Amino acid sequence: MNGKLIVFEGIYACGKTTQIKLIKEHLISEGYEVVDTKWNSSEIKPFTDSIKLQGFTPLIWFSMHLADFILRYEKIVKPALNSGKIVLADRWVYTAFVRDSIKGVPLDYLEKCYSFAKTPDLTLIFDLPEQESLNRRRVKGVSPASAGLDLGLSNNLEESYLKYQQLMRMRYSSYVYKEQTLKLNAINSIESIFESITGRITELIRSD
Ligand SMILES: Nc1ncnc2c1ncn2[C@@H]1O[C@H](COP(=O)(O)OP(=O)(O)O)[C@@H](O)[C@H]1O
Ligand SMILES: Cc1cn([C@H]2C[C@H](O)[C@@H](COP(=O)(O)OP(=O)(O)O)O2)c(=O)[nH]c1=O
Repeated sequence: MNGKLIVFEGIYACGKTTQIKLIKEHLISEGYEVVDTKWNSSEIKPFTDSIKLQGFTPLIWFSMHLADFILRYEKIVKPALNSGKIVLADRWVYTAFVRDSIKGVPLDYLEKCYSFAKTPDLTLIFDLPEQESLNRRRVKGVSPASAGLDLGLSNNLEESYLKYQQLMRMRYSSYVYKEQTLKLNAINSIESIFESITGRITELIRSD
């Protein structure tokens, strides 16, 4: 695989989608071939959505997301990397590590199950205070899943959301990543985050 895999990670509404769009446009304008892929977006998503509220256990959610990941890995990520393209991934294995481990699936088991996945060339970790995540998320609406309501942290949707984001944020920052990482303060402006990311990606591409 001679392409580059760049991963975007962080809690809800930390700005991944916004930056991926900008970075993709920028890289294409520079003449690179770019492919993007998003967590839980394969052809099984309509099925996952249809059973969302039927009380599935954490292990079942873990399996659905793993199946989604494998489908996108085989059909999108591997072919793109094999033909030398840059892949921008909106979430990678760390989303499963963070979310599913909070829900009780052991981290070493998660690491084994996802061990087939390529180690990214660069992982960008968007760090955002949970209150700001909630403020931004209110526009779209806080869903029971985004609030981690099944964890029983609070009966109040917004309070549960804040506690769940805080738990995820801590796991993102304490995880020991094998690859190069760039931690971004996601409270900064869209423009300044974009500049930091493009600077680092340029270094990565030119280092070859
Ligand atoms: N740096 C930023 N400052 C303020 N608002 C932002 C910033 N980045 C993104 N947003 C806004 O926050 C919301 C969530 O951003 P989005 O890129 O969809 O996050 P994610 O994909 O991580 O969930 C959107 O309304 C977006 O316009
Ligand atoms: C309802 C539920 C969803 N999920 C998963 C399904 C989705 O992949 C993910 C996010 O759900 P979703 O509500 O679709 O989030 P968003 O509003 O950000 O699109 O959570 C669980 O892991 N456990 C649950 O109990």
